Amino acid sequence: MVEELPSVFLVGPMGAGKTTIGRLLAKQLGRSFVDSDWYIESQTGADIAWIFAKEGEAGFRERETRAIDELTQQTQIVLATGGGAVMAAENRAFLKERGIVVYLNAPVDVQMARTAKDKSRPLLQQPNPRKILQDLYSARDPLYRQVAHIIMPTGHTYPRHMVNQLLQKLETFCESTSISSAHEEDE
Ligand SMILES: Nc1ncnc2c1ncn2[C@@H]1O[C@H](COP(=O)(O)OP(=O)(O)O)[C@@H](O)[C@H]1O
Ligand SMILES: O=C(O)C1=C[C@@H](OP(=O)(O)O)[C@@H](O)[C@H](O)C1
Ligand SMILES: [Mg+2]
Repeated sequence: MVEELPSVFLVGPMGAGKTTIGRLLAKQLGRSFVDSDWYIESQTGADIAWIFAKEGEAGFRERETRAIDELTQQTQIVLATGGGAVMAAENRAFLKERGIVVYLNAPVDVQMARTAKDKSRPLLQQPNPRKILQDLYSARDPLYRQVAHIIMPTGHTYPRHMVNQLLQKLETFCESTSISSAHEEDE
């Protein structure tokens, strides 16, 4: 049913729901789901917090670029990237040229609420995570837009509804670019 739909790559800020939506979308499409953070952790044998602590953000970004290069070469997957993956021009090129890039966009208040209790994001383990999220959003929003083929607000929509909306957007996008749509053979 989805043979000709290219890989789908999710980008966007921490808490936008890339990991959550990506997993559900992959299930709906009957595809493999890969999260670049999980992949980096499995390749390293350590979690993201450990990598930041021992190798600094620069060490993590090197690992991330290797992961994005490798994973974007896989066909027919759904990939959730980490929020900072778009910062490197190299990564943006890998994403934009090798699949359909979806920007999951969420307001900072929503990002805050969704990330507050989770200690696994080293960049937010600071006295003022809201300010960090705001600054990152200002710096990265233009980059997410630059790399995206599709933009989706995720603020107040349940994950399952999000996935249905996204499937429709993917179908429309594929039609407009003459790629076979996700549901074509079902109809
Ligand atoms: N559309 C949504 N509505 C409500 N909660 C969500 C939604 N998307 C994600 N979440 C929740 O927000 C948190 C962060 O989601 P996650 O998928 O890890 O985001 P990301 O990978 O973009 O950082 C998780 O607890 C998840 O259950
Ligand atoms: O925004 C960022 O720079 C980061 C986002 C995280 O992924 P999520 O966006 O999935 O939380 C993870 O890659 C790391 O903590 C750095
Ligand atoms: Mg994630």
